[in-house]
Amino acid sequence: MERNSQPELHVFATVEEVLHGLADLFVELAARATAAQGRFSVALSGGGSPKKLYELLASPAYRARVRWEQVYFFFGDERNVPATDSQSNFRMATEALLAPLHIAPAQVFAVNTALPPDEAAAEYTQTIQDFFGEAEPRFDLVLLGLGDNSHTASLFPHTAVLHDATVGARAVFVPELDAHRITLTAPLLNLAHAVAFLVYGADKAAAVHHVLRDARNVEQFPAQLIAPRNGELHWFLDEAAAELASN
Ligand SMILES: O=C1O[C@H](COP(=O)(O)O)[C@@H](O)[C@H](O)[C@H]1O
Repeated sequence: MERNSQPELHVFATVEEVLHGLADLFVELAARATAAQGRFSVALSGGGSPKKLYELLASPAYRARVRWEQVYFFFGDERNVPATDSQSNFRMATEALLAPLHIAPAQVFAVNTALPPDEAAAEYTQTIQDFFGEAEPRFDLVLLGLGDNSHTASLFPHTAVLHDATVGARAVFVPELDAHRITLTAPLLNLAHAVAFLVYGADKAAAVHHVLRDARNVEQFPAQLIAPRNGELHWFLDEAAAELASN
């Protein structure tokens, strides 16, 4: 049963508890999707925070609880670097999750960063369309993080992609990084059956407050764009990150 996009806040005292809470949701959603349709599609987040989640999912405590051969992995965003680069979201996910679980290459859909960013984004849009075929491209789960500037995926403040109505992937130049990224657009992310943010640490408290409590201002707080049209919206937070969210 799907719920609407009213955010459901899951606040835990410790980061360990946050990770277990989200890993348990992953298990539940994977079981639901594989039972209903024989596969589970997930868009992974990047950066630093999700590494611990991926390591937990690959640990003995969780690896037997998911039918990994029925899980298909995509990336919510990617840095415009080679797949071997230490900044690559694909590399991080491979090292923490995909390689330890021996996920077959056919189950992993990475952004081809060997291409120029616009071409990589166009190709990734096509890859996603091909995976879903005639159906709407609705991921079963989108995992997201939150930057301390309120960006999510690579939807950065004051970038044109924030107003992109396309359902697909887009190349974006991020002035504050002086770099290109490839990101799924908000309309595509919002088609998901479930979206879950993973945010922890006191350095994220102000951003969490802005996104959840401030008046809508997506130019400044892009994560406010995330509101699944017909799906669940979860925020997994530790107390430090959630500290200002009740105000
Ligand atoms: O650059 C990125 O940042 C956000 C947040 O990352 P974190 O390390 O601060 O948790 C992440 O969600 C995104 O996927 C990533 O590419």
